[in-house]
Amino acid sequence: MRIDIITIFPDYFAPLELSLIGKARAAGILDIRLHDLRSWTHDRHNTVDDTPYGGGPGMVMKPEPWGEALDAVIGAGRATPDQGSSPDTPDGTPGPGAVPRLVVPTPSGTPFTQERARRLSEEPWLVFACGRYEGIDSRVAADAARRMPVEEVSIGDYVLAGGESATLVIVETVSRLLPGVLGNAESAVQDSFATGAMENLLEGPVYTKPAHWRGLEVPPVLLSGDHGAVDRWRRHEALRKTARNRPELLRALAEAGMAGLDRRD
Ligand SMILES: Nc1cc(-c2ccc3ccn(Cc4ccccc4)c3c2)n[nH]1
Repeated sequence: MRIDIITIFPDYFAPLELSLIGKARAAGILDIRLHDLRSWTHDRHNTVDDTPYGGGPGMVMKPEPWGEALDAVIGAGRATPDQGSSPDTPDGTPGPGAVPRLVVPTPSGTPFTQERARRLSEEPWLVFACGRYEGIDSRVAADAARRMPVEEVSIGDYVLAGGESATLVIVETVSRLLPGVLGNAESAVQDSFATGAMENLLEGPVYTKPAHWRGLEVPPVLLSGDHGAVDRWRRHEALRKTARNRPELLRALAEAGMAGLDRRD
């Protein structure tokens, strides 16, 4: 997967050099490219913002730098002499003439969920537009939508100072679903909200050695070697956790018959 990130704070993405994502980049599983939006400004002050039409507080990001940046990045997705030819698609990276999905984090976007992460993880090429100030001139997304799919995404009902943190969250959530990013031991299948053994319930408690620590014991069932009993215990704990922390989720799962509440074991 290729990921392009356009931002006025490229250094914000230093964490993408680390850990699993850093390793995946080194292994060629992820091709993450950072672009400073100010590279597409032409005035002495590299201006990217201006006052909002209609008045109101704060500033809005100007459309021109974004338009030029997206033209340059998307156009560069195709085979061009100075960029080298884009690899073909057999390994899931964009081929010549490929068109990315543009992801625009915003408080007014549609909710980002694990299911949406799974869907995005199947895309060969994502471009993230990280806004700042009070947001990006709305014509930027409208113009981009003429030539590529555009998704406005909210990672939660709270207001960040810009799109960078949201982009880090989305990139991390999507990247860990890519084959080869997580080792076998950390399979993403058992995640909360992932379909699979926990049936979209929250994760229950987890334990590791030592069995006794500061007078606190590991639940004996986990040391029993009885895998059926362990599975039953884990499902019960997942149901308890979901009922306590996300009762609305449990009701929805029960109505959808997905919480396995009707199971007899
Ligand atoms: N889920 C989520 C996303 C964001 C987000 C994303 C991009 C931007 C760009 C500027 N801001 C600040 C801001 C925007 C609109 C109104 C007031 C402030 C952003 C916030 N906050 N919360």
